[in-house]
Amino acid sequence: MKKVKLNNVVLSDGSPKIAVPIVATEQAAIIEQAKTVLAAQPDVIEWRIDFLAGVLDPEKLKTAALDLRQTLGETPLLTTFRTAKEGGNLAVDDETYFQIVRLVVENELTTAIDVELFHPKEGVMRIIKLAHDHGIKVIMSSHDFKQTPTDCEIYYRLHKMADLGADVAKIAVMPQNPADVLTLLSATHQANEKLGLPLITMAMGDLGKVTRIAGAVFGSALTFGTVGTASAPGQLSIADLRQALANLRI
Ligand SMILES: O=C1C[C@@](O)(C(=O)O)C[C@@H](O)[C@@H]1O
Repeated sequence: MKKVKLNNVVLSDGSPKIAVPIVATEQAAIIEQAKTVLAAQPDVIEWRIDFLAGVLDPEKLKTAALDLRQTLGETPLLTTFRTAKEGGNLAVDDETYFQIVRLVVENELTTAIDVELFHPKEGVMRIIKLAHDHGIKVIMSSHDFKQTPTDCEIYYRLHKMADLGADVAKIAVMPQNPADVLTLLSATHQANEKLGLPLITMAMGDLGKVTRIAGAVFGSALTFGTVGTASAPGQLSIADLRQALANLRI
């Protein structure tokens, strides 16, 4: 299993890591939220830039990013632009999506960058190379907010991310019944046995909460928890997550 380091945080070292999202819309509020989140000592902080008002203005994005990085110090930053069709806040075309992600990468504004799998392959490959040239880790992602794909399809997507050169492969699905939760966990287990890179997987909503707590048993290296506002349905507070992980001794 490849170990992936985000600053001093090692993914897949046997203990699950916790990431907390920042979803504020203005720079001042983002910094405030960052300070509150930092006090809870998560392993990773995710900045959901699709929530930033004026994110399409490069100067606005750069200024906020520099301010946030300074606030975070050594805490690893995962920067994510989640498009509307994957459950995010803003609908943009592929070109705009790549422009935003490129800006973050070229200016080295982050420790890791989220790259959605479902964009044109050429562009995805170019971004991955660019990120690696700048020493930035790539967490590739796929989100299904309506349903849970088959275990073959989940495995296929994770495999494709690995093939494209992702450092970490991530998938979030929406379960409709308990069998869907098992499907996500089973595909995670298979991928963890075979793919050799850290995985982040979860089923969303109330039904999926068990995967946010026990995902590590099946091979998920990181779980998303909240300090304040959630960025996806079913996220637990960081305090509840810590307690649950401690009870499971994972
Ligand atoms: O990819 C993910 C996972 C997530 O969707 C979740 O379900 O916890 C939350 C998002 O903020 C993050 O980018």
